[in-house]
Amino acid sequence: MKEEREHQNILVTKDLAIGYKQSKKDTLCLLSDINLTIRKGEMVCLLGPNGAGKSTLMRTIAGIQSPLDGCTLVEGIPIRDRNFKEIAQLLSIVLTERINVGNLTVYHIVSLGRHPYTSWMGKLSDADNEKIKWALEQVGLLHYANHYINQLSDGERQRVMIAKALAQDTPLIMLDEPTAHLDLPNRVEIMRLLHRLARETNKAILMSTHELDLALQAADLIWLMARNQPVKVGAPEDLVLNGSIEDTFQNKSFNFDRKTGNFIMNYQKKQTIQLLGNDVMGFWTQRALSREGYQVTCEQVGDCCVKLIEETMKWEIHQNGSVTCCNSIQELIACLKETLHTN
Ligand SMILES: Nc1ncnc2c1ncn2[C@@H]1O[C@H](COP(=O)(O)OP(=O)(O)OP(=O)(O)O)[C@@H](O)[C@H]1O
Repeated sequence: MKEEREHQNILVTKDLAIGYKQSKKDTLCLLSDINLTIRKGEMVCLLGPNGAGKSTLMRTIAGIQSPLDGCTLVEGIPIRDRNFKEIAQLLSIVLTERINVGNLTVYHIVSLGRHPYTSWMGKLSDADNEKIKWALEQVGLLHYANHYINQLSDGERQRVMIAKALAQDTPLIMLDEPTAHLDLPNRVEIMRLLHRLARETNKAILMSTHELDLALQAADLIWLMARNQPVKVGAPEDLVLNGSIEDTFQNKSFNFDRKTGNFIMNYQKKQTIQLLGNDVMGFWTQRALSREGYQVTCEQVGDCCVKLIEETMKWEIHQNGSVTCCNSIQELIACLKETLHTN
């Protein structure tokens, strides 16, 4: 069983140490004894706060930066001492930078992925052209093949770069913050695309990202990095349940909500107020009240209470036998300020 699982390994880091040689005597070792694996068809998200060492780890795995110790193997082949062409047949990299090559067509850019396989003249064979079309089809951009890259949106450009990596046909695809410049729908789309590609192509996908919420939903495994601590590895849900996510991103300005996987801002509370009603309307009302500095409870406190009327989507403030009806959360907050004389 163990042998079978090892057979599935695409990426293995073996006693890897990462960091920077600053002078002959001086070395900054960010982390050592890194032993990590990614198996066929797995999508792994590398998460961690700024400065944890994510880029350094990604660069070292990809052979762009030398390890201080140890090595990385892709399909059992050590990256160290391989030439550019050999590495390009083992792993492809999609970088964060916005692509600005206006006079190249989408097809041309994706065809660059075939360079590790073509002769020095770069002539594409029929099989290369088939691979390029397949890659474009996978990312849903075949119909844009003859468009210039500057005619595309940021989300589409990112999909072009993923197609280039697919055309390169490597067992491992690495992406450095692939959703960095995208709006929410495109961020979700790219994550869904990468997850599907890992499953359907059986490739291993490793991406560094700051998108905690999306990573928690889409990744098969999370590698969680924090400065001077061993990388924590696990299914997203395990890392939430065992408190690792919370510990890594601990901050006094916000709390990690294990129930929803979201961060919730901490506001200074000045008053406690009773809120009657739950569900969606209750959730958003509680968020607004919390932002205004109210500690919300379902217990009776004082003589004031907010009651939700879900059928009509109205809010009632009950105080000392009188009722004030509000038509929106904005109105509710204004009325509460007047009623309770808070600012
Ligand atoms: N060329 C370098 N020489 C020396 N130290 C470096 C060099 N590049 C980065 N570092 C240091 O290594 C540490 C990790 O940096 P790295 O860029 O890998 O972190 P990161 O997790 O990718 O951060 P971010 O999320 O901000 O991109 C930082 O303290 C950084 O200052």
